[in-house]
Amino acid sequence: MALQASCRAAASALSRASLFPACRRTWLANTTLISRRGYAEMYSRVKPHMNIGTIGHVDHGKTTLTAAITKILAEKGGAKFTDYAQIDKAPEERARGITINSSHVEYETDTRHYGHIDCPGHADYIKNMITGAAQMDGAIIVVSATDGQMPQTREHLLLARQVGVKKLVVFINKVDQISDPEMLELVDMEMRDLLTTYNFDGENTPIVMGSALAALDGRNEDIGAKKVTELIEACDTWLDLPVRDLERPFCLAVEEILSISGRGTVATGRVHRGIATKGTEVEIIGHNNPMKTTITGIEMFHKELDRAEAGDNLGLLLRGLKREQLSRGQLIIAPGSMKSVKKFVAQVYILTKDEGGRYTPFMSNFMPQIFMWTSNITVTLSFPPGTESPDEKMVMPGDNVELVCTLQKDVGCEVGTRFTMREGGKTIGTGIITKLLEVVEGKS
Ligand SMILES: Nc1nc2c(ncn2[C@@H]2O[C@H](COP(=O)(O)OP(=O)(O)OP(=O)(O)O)[C@@H](O)[C@H]2O)c(=O)[nH]1
Ligand SMILES: [Mg+2]
Repeated sequence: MALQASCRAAASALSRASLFPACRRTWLANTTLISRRGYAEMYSRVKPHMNIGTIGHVDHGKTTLTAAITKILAEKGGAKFTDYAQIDKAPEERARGITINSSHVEYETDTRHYGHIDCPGHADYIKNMITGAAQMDGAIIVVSATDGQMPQTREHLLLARQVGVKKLVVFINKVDQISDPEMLELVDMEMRDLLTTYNFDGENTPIVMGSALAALDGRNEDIGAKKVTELIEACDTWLDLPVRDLERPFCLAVEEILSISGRGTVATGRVHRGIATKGTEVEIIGHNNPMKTTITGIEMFHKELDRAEAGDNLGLLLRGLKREQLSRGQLIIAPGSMKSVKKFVAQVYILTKDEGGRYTPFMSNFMPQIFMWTSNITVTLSFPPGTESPDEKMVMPGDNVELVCTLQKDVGCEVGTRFTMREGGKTIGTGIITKLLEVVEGKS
């Protein structure tokens, strides 16, 4: 009996600790997503998940295309048809205190499960991209054949690049309104040039020409349904699946430091990504105090674990370190996987007063606090070189702006790391790092 019980305990511990990871988590994530939408029973297959969305200029057909995609895939049993009105009646989302109007739909192709985001307006796209309210691993840029590329086509492309979208597909929409094929060729060429300008692969990016409205209305199959199907296939083959958090290098942001007599120093915090086990060598970066050490124990809820992985809140026992050597806000990382940085360029969205932000504009040399990981650091803001009359330039609430951020002390981060900006206890902005300017070299 005792033996049986201990075997059961061991088996269940094993399934929690080591068998639980990757596949089972993805499966859980997929099923929860699906069952929320109420058609879980139909789909039991596990497919890799990817977040995408429609971006592009106002009125070019993003919402119509989103509805058309769900319609075409619904016919194949891979989606629940979500009509235009349902998508545009976007539910309100709360993301770090900022209200973002966006609508999520989901669908499955033969090989993938997609989460798809469509926002009702330009300002919401901008906020969404900067805050990462719905992270996009890839995107569909919609451009109307009647207008060609427009200011927001360019702005969304630039932002997609800044926030780390590496590949996208293009849908040239409203071709039902164009009779001159040369006109379409021109839009195609211009889009390829524009993609190249923003460091996307302009030459090889798939460009599909069609009519989202025809597909939605079920007419003109050649420019309607067929083209939407082609677009979905282009997403499946061209857009790369994101690297899952578990596969990325280990990173834990230090929250608290404890001294446990007889055992040593424990740093607690959340594992943002990756996996570490007992014996894993790690680097500690930030606060001008880089160090190398080894994990000698992992604990969660007073129980010992044999591995730490993305999503866990736990404590790491660290070899040979004293409590005073560590501080909140440092990162414990896989050696060499990130640098500590004192100065960077960021794309920042400044909240309006209705979003709880400032009432008044600010100018260069403004000094709010930056919250990144578990760090809270004073920052001096300035404009990037090349800005016209930087001493007179003002940043208004509601602006989307590129800023140079000089931190009072260095912190571990990289291009793509997100942060919030606070002043007097309220959030006034949210940003994403786009370029590192001053990296602190390790002493060790
Ligand atoms: N003729 C034609 N009209 C289209 C097509 N696709 C969309 N439209 C129309 O273009 C208008 C704008 O379409 P939406 O899908 O709302 O555009 P959007 O990009 O979502 O617009 P915002 O969310 O406001 O930025 C609507 O009146 C659509 O019916 C198409 O293929 N052909
Ligand atoms: Mg829309």
